[in-house]
Amino acid sequence: MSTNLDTGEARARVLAEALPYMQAYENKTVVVKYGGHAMGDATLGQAFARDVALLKQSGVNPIVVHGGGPQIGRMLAQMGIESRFEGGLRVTDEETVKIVEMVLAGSINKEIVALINAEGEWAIGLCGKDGNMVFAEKAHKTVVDPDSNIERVLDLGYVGEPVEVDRTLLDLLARSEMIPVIAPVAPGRDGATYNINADTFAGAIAGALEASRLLFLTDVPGVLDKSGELIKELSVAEARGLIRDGTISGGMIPKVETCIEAIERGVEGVVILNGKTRHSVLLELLTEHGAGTLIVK
Ligand SMILES: Nc1ncnc2c1ncn2[C@@H]1O[C@H](COP(=O)(O)OP(=O)(O)O)[C@@H](O)[C@H]1O
Ligand SMILES: CC(=O)N[C@@H](CCC(=O)OP(=O)(O)O)C(=O)O
Repeated sequence: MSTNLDTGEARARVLAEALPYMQAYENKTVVVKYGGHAMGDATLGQAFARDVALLKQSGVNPIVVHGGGPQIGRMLAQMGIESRFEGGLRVTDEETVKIVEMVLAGSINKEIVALINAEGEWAIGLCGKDGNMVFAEKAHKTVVDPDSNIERVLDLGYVGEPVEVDRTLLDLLARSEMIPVIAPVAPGRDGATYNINADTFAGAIAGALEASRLLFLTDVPGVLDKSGELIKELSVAEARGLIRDGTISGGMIPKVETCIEAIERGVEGVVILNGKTRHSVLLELLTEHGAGTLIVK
């Protein structure tokens, strides 16, 4: 399938080729996690919005969950605050969580909404607070010191784990013209606001909805093997093996672990793919060979 979807004629041709695949996803929920690294430039953002709009127009129920780690980092730097991460999560104090909410639920969320609306659709920007959608609890993470082998409890401040997802609002929106665009910020029952890793948040939403597909848009083509080649399909057991033998490392570990959890909660398949490839969402869903790594039970 050509990736040129930017003229009416090309789009009509591509859509005709993609019809059988589209029918397979009709009325199905597809959660797309749009990572901060995948956001790139204006044309990439527009291509992403066009893909999401085309899914909705084809009868699919797309839900966007976005990140924005690099953008939060830039805003904090402008304010003279240094970003600090432990175990891949941003240490988030009271001042930082306000900035995280401002950047994620404010500027990035509304930019994505505007991009999708510019494609003729109706996007609605939300976070976990809206419609009591997600409640979080303070994350309790530990790390093992490699030198002493002693386990240390991390205090990450206002970093949360989603513990309750109420699908009422999302079910309502699925029956409407609206496309939900959700920022990974949620309240706690303790009244605090929590910053949640966007992969974790997307996994929780997809799990609660038992989505057909959960797509993670990142900055690599998918899960790569030891020689750097793309692995097209992995079972949960094979993915665990690649983490154990060190093939999967760094930020890919929590991502693949989130994929495994989502599958265990009832998501049919999870795909890790390159958000920097134009129209990667449509290429994944609407072509025979897909675009990234599909992880299935
Ligand atoms: N086997 C692997 N295949 C692909 N990427 C890997 C692998 N092992 C580690 N990585 C790293 O994981 C990164 C993706 O994770 P991360 O940076 O957390 O993504 P994002 O910020 O988009 O959520 C890649 O850029 C790559 O450096
Ligand atoms: C707790 C935690 O680390 N939260 C993340 C939320 C944004 C995110 O996950 O964005 P990406 O998907 O672009 O990385 C953060 O503050 O950066």
